[in-house]
Amino acid sequence: MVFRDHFGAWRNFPGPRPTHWFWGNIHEVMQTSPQQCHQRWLDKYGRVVRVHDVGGRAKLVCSDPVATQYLLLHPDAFIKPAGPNRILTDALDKGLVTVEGRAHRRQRRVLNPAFGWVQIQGLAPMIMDKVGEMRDKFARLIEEEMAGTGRVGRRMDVLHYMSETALDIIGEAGFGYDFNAIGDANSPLRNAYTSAVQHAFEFDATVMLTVMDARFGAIPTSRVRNMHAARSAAQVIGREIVAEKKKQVINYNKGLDKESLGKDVLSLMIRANMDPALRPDQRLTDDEVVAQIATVLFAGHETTSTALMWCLYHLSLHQDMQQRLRDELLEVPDERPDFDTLMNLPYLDKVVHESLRLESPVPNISRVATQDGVVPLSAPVTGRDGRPIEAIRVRKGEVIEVPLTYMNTLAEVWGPDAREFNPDRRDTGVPTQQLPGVWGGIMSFIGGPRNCIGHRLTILEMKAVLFALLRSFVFEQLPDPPKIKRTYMVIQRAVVVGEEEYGPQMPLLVRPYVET
Ligand code: HEM
Repeated sequence: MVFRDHFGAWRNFPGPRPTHWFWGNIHEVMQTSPQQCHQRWLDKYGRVVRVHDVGGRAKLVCSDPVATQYLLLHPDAFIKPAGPNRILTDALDKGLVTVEGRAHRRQRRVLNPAFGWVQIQGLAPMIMDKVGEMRDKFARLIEEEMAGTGRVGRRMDVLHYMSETALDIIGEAGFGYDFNAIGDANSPLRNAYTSAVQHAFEFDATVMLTVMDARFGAIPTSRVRNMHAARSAAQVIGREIVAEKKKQVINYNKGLDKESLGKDVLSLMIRANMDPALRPDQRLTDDEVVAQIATVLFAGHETTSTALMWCLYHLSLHQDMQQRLRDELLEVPDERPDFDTLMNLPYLDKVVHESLRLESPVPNISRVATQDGVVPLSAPVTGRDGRPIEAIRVRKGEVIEVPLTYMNTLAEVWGPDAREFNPDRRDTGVPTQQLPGVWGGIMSFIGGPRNCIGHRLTILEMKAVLFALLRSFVFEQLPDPPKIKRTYMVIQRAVVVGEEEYGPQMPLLVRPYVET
């Protein structure tokens, strides 16, 4: 298997030599980050490059907008690679993130109505309450630190606090469940779910073998057994939540209780699933409904907290922009603005967009061809032999990776300063080309029928958190700023160089804002 593709597939596409006989170029990715590797490879070799995956298999990294759009618009011809999907299915079960084909279409149809703007708007009051709790917690912690010490603020790992906030919001928004992470509560669902995901990505011999070939996932190592046990524990709690919600929906539909029905995704989804207009074969089974709980937690928790972490990081590096944003937010007379007010603040919108563009929490996605075919390119790329390659010929089983962050930072689309944080950039005539992303012309939520269903919730959540925190606090670099390194495990987060053993973190100095 190791050299199966080495001399075959796509050999005329330019690209780097493998840096390891077994890990191929993934060795480099593990030592740095996908974002850095994509920049190195694609800046040097062009829009489409051939690299070596684990086991020596060739794969393409493709930043061509037309080719990418083609992949995203043909989700049956280009599906998620079986190995990583097997690992996720083992941890989360068969929810929207992991299913393919007809099952995906069926699930998406039932879930879609719960994620529209109208439904997200209904969650705004709950989100404002949660971000208010977080603001009060920040105030308490900072006051404690400053009391009698003469300190001006507190060193805070903003990733940790954004993670608590995002968990509480996704619990309430997703299934009306209060994790109370901000209140430091212990929750059995949180423990079971966290344990399932941690075991899923624990580094043992079988995890990389499973990435290569999904069949290795069947080996019952202790990682796999622990993951299954944690998943079962999460499912037991999930079934109780679903049973309770079902009761509420039935009572609501019978007109017995119009008050208790939640505005959360799960309640709306269960209602949509009971719609008499749906044929039996279009409905989700109870197990599929339960699977959406872990799915929404997985897809909507670390992604959003990571996005907020990067946003606060960039604002800490650009105090002028942070103050400009604060000035805009302080002009709002209400501590708890409504949805429309929040969504219509122009500089807040620019900052959120710019931050999601520059620091896509999910830096890349991959797709594998289910059949032979031809993927069009916006323009030919030059092959190793100097001849133009007009289109990508794919064979069943071949993998193409889409470098989302790289596409978000293409100079020809976003201007010469595309790799810098500049919230005003869209006032300067960019983007010059449309990328196939579902939101804001960026790739962070991808596009096509498998676009991120939670993108609207994310935008609202980010705006609400920034609103609450920036009106009260200043986020600065620490006096002796630690060196930040990007780290990757599905999501791109930050670690402090020399403190890698503590895992992802983003320490900043947070001090109270005093108007001068
Ligand atoms: C900054 C925040 C977020 C980012 C960057 C993000 C990014 C993404 C990306 C890139 C995908 C496509 C993955 C692939 O197909 O390979 C995706 C899918 C998905 N996301 Fe998000 N996401 C975010 C927040 C959320 C939230 C808050 C939720 C849920 C409430 C959510 C739920 C989902 C689901 C269910 C899918 C699968 C959709 C499908 O396949 O039909 N995401 N997300």
